[in-house]
Amino acid sequence: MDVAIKVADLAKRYGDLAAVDGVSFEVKTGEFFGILGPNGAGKTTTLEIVEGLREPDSGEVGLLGMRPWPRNPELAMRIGVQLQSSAFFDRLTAREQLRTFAELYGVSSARADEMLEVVGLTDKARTRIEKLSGGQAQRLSIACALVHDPELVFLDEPTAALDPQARRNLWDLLRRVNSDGRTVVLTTHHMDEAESLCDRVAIMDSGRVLTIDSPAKLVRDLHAATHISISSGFLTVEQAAGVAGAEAHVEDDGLDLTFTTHDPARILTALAERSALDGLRVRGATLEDVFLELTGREYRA
Ligand SMILES: Nc1ncnc2c1ncn2[C@@H]1O[C@H](COP(=O)(O)OP(=O)(O)OP(=O)(O)O)[C@@H](O)[C@H]1O
Repeated sequence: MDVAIKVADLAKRYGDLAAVDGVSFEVKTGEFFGILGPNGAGKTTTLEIVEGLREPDSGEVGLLGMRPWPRNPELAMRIGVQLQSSAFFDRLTAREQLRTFAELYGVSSARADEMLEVVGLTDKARTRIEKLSGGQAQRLSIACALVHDPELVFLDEPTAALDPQARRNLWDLLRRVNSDGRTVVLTTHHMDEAESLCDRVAIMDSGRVLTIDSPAKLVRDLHAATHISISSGFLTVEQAAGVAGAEAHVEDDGLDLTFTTHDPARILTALAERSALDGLRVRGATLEDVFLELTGREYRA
């Protein structure tokens, strides 16, 4: 597979602060790649350097085989950068906004209207920007980033400040953007977003990349225990301990009886044999557990 982005040993300081501190990664063509980390981790600074909006102090960036800095007009036609909705032009409707972007790229207004349809905003075509909901404004900014049909698109916290339903809708849109064959690079501080969307994620903290892999592989490599809960009252703790055997840990908080185990299949089979599956919940490790393992501290977005 081709490499769309190659970043080697990138560094950027703001005074005493190493905002980006030796970051390296590669993004493959067609990949959905996430840069994940808490506030201040250095995600936006990294992304802006890769996009060619910011000059690094040191390190190398190859973007579609070219250098993004100093500004490279050839790249501008091939990449899409999602701007914050605050970067919209004042007092224009959604359609005018998108047609203006289209014109800047030398793209037809028919294509702009088609993009409005793709992001589900045709019925808001005549609505002024300031009247759009947060989710609608985010979708419009994605349409603006895609209007010239770039092969690679950058999204910085695309679902920030959206309610859960609007986030899910946007996820569906982003999956389509990627399955159309585009490379997508997104930053997020939402673990679930990275887990749900990304083929691979780079987990960043304090300007550094801690690890890079697919979310599933990162979680699997933890070899973390699985938590199996059933409603309290169906088994006593003694009976549960009998089911669990020596390997698992049992706890009853009056609401749930929870087994912590590395052998979930055996516990689930034993519970099924005793018809003790009421209120069953099974929780495996998540990327939050990966972060905890890597940094020794709880993840706080
Ligand atoms: N222009 C700037 N001048 C000084 N410090 C900056 C500047 N831009 C960012 N920083 C600092 O660099 C660090 C990394 O910021 P950055 O925005 O890249 O992080 P982030 O992971 O994107 O965080 P967030 O999710 O909050 O945007 C932060 O401590 C931030 O305060």
